[in-house]
Amino acid sequence: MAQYARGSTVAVIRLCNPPVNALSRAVLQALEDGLKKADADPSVKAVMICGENGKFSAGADIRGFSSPERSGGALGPIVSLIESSEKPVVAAIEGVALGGGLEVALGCHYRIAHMKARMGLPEVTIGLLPGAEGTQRLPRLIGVPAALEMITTGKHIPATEALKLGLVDEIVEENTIEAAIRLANKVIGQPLGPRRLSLKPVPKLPNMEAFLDKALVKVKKQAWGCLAPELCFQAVRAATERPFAEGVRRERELFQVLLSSGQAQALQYAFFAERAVRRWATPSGASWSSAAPQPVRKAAVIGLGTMGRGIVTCLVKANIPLVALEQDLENLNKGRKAVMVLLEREAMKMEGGAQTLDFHNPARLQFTVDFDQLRDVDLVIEAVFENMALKKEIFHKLSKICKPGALLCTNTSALNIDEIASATNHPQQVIGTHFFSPAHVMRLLEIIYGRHTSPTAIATAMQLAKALKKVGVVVGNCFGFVGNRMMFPYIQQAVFLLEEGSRPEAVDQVLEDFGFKIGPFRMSDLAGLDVGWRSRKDQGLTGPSLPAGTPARQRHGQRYSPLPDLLCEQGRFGQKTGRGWYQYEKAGGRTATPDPWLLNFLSQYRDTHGIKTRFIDQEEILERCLFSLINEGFAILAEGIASGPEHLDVIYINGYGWPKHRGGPMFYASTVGLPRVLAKLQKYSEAHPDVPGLRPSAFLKKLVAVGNPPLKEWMSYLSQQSSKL
Ligand SMILES: CCCCCCCCCCCCC/C=C/C(=O)SCCNC(=O)CCNC(=O)[C@H](O)C(C)(C)COP(=O)(O)OP(=O)(O)OC[C@H]1O[C@@H](n2cnc3c(N)ncnc32)[C@H](O)[C@@H]1OP(=O)(O)O
Repeated sequence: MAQYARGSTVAVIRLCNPPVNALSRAVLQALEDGLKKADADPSVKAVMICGENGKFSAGADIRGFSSPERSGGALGPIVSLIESSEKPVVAAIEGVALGGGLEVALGCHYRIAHMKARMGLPEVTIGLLPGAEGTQRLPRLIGVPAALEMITTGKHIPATEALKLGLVDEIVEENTIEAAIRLANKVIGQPLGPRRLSLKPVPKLPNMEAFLDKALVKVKKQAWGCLAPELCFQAVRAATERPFAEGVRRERELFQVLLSSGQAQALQYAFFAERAVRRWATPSGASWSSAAPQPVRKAAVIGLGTMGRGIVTCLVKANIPLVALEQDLENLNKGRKAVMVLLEREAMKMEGGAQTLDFHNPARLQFTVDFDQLRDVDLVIEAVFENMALKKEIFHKLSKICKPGALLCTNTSALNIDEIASATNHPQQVIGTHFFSPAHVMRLLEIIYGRHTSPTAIATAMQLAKALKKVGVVVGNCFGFVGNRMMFPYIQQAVFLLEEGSRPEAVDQVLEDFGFKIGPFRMSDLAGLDVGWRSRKDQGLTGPSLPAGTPARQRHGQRYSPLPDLLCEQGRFGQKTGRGWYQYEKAGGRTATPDPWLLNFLSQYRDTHGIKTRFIDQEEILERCLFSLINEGFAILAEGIASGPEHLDVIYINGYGWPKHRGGPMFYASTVGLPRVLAKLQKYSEAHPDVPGLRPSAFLKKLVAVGNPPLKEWMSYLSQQSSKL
């Protein structure tokens, strides 16, 4: 709701809907009532609108968009009501003014903001556009280029930038409310016409058409299949071409298109899923509500390879004092140089911002080869390469050297956390922290608890994720954890499709058209084919430990494709060697082009193994890759490795390039319909009975049998039925 209070001349309307004063139906009604009350009271000469608890408003209540009585519709007329008031209305912006919150402020005649406030129109990030006349008022206030940038990217801008753009009239360091009341008193009686944005023309550009055409190309390029940025653009273009009222009509039409699009629903689901995973729980009953994190005053990173360098960079950016350790001076110096390059780059990006990076001070970032320097750290992140024996040796050492309460994290993408923990005297303090490369860029942190990991350790790792500005997702211990375990069947299907007749570029194209930034073969080339090869050799699937006489295309009675191994045997490791599934301009090159050698190689391979080449259509490519990945997701949920489908979706969106506007793999499955996913898996499984990844999981079958319930109910069926699965 909103509280109304009357001072001697200025009426105060305070938006109240904790925690972020989202504009629910009740808030909007109270705002409208307050405005009408102020208008009717002759002793009120001006109005000030602010938000409770130091936050103006985070915009429309996002949950309202998916409720049967959608709440957004009433906001535009209220913004108009504010603007048409005959008494000056001042917005006092503290904390955030986002989306509908900023649109309310744009209806006000004056805007005053606190230094630390942030403003933005982030509707595009939840699949919408600023549908309360914001696409028409903002360009009139700050010009088309700046408005377009804010509306099509959704970025939040600090008050200082808002002042430069002319979005606010004044910024203050002290009490914003008092300053706003002073301003309101000062402007009483001044003409309001020039302050009404709907009456202003959109500032002209000498080359508006050319500017807009160029901007549209950029918007489309960045949108990557997402509808909202382009429709945001169209709404702003309408502001440049039509009078205000007609622009508003166009904005409403476009808003309706987005509101009813599946993309908006997917993006709003993703917004809440990211917040839901913060409330972690484990099958043993530990949870966020009862576990408290321990403070991390000093940390250490072991290993300064690619991952270690990125992790050091994240910790320095989070302002955590740090010891970086390597095994010898040569590697230490190499690592230190690379870390410094990364940190210099980060410092440049932050230049002019409020924060600076303090990385030349040895008290904050120390490089060493001496394990003894780790005695006083609160947390260690081991980031050496994926070798169990090496990791165990390091953890054994850590267990002796580190202080008793120190949290011992291992950065691994697949190895068994319990086995690593078995090398220490404190297995309750051992936890997996799976960073994604480049670690200082990627938002995901998969946090893996082992059999003995304490709730405090999980809470501390989650707190660390927050400090590093990452999305932490707590999952159980199994080979590949959640992300990579779901990735295995996806990659496997992609390779099987090549065996059967497809080409890398055809498979990649289908998945890139779906919305992945990069298809499976381009991704494998980027990551390096040798990584998987080493792992398969360690598992005895290929290489010298493979028993003589093992059939080339079978392992443990299941279908196996030796194609990736054969490529590695030819020295084709991907981008790093200039050849992989594609060819590149040089070793380390980035431009993938189809390689005639590979086509020839595939054709010979099929001849050797008696495989009849067939045409594989786009539907089959998409379904076999995605449904096998989703199928593994259902198995993961049934085993209790993740506590809900949101966890899997957040992992895929933030760590694996899954298109956010499709909401994550499990959300996508719910939109396709579980009966269809099941029927297709059954069909493909019958055609490929030796591929376990295509055999529908018991949990998926169960959900279809109980009538395809909505995603948020899935887990309830699991707890009732798990004994039967
Ligand atoms: C048929 C009818 C239609 C008619 C159509 C015709 C006309 C159409 C007119 C429609 C007009 C509508 C136009 C307006 C649209 C909007 O305003 S959309 C919303 C835009 N705002 C946002 O996207 C902001 C989202 N929030 C954030 O970015 C962050 O939450 C924050 C505000 C920056 C705060 O961050 P932080 O401090 O990290 O806290 P969080 O954990 O993220 O959030 C705290 C809790 O608050 C919940 N929450 C946040 N914002 C909203 C919101 N806008 N609505 C609902 N809930 C919100 C968040 O989920 C957290 O809660 P928990 O999940 O319970 O933890």
